[in-house]
Amino acid sequence: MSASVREQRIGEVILDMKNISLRFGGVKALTDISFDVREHEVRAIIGPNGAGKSSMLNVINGVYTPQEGEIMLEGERFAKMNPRRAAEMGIARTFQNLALFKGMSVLDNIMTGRNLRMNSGILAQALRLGSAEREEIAHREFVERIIDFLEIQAYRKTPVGRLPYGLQKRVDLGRALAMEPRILLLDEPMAGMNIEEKQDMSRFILDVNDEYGTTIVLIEHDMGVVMDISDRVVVLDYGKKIGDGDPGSVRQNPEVIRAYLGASH
Ligand SMILES: Nc1ncnc2c1ncn2[C@@H]1O[C@H](COP(=O)(O)OP(=O)(O)OP(=O)(O)O)[C@@H](O)[C@H]1O
Repeated sequence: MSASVREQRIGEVILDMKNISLRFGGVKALTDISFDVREHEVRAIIGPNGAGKSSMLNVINGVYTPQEGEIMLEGERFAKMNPRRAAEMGIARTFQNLALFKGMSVLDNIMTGRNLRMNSGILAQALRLGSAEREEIAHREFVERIIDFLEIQAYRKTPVGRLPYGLQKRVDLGRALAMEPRILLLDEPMAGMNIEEKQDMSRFILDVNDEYGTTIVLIEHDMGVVMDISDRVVVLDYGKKIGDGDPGSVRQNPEVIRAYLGASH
C-alpha cells in the first residue's frame, strides 16, 4: 500500500497519553510526556538506551502506574490502567524477551492468545460439550489463518524452542494477533535479528496494519529500521520527549541528531 493510501486510512485519536510522569524512587523514567496515537497508524517510540521506551509501553498496558498524567483510551479516561483491563480494551503486546512456552508447539502457543476470547469454561471444554467444541473449532480456524498469514505453516507442530530466533519473534507476533487487538504494542520487534529477518518482520508489521487494520505502537532502539514503516515517531531521551512528527522531520531534528550521536550505541 502506498504512503498516500495509508495516510487516508489513518483515523481519529484512539490513545492519548497526557503529561505522563513515572518515577522509580529517585529515577525519573518519564517526565511529563504527552503524545497521541491515531487509529490505523504505525506509531514508533524511539530513543537511546534507558530513554524510557519500555517504561512508556508498560504505562500504556497498565504494568506501571504513573505518578502523574492520564491515559485516554477511546475517549475513556484512566489515571491508571491494569493489564487485564488493557487486554479487554483491545491492547495486546509482544515482548522483547519473548513470552512463549518453549516446549509447546507453534499452534498451541498462538492458541494461548485466544484465552481471553474463549467463553466456555474449562470444564465444558474438557467434557467437549457441544457449544464448547464448536467454539474450540472456531478458535483453531482463526489461529490457522494467523499461521498462514505469518507464513509459518511448516512449523505449526514444532516446539517453539527449536525455532530460530527470528521465527520465534514471528510466533510471538501471532500470539498477540490471536487476541484480535485494536492496538498492538511491539517491544523491539526487530532486536537481535539479522537484516533479512528485519525486512521480513517489517513486512509483516505493515501487512498486519493493512490487512487487519490494527493500530501499531512499536518501540525501537535502532532509528533506521522503524523510519521506513512508521507514520509518526516520538523520540525520548533521558525520560523526556525531544521529538515528535513524521519520520522525515524527526530525522532532521537537531536535538534528535544530538541524542543519537551522543549515545553509546
Ligand atoms: N522497574 C524499574 N525499577 C527501577 N528503575 C527502572 C525500572 N524500569 C526502568 N527503570 C529505569 O528507568 C529508566 C528508563 O528505562 P527504560 O527501560 O524504560 O528505557 P528504555 O528506553 O526502554 O531502554 P532500553 O532501550 O535499554 O530498553 C532507566 O533509567 C531505568 O534504569
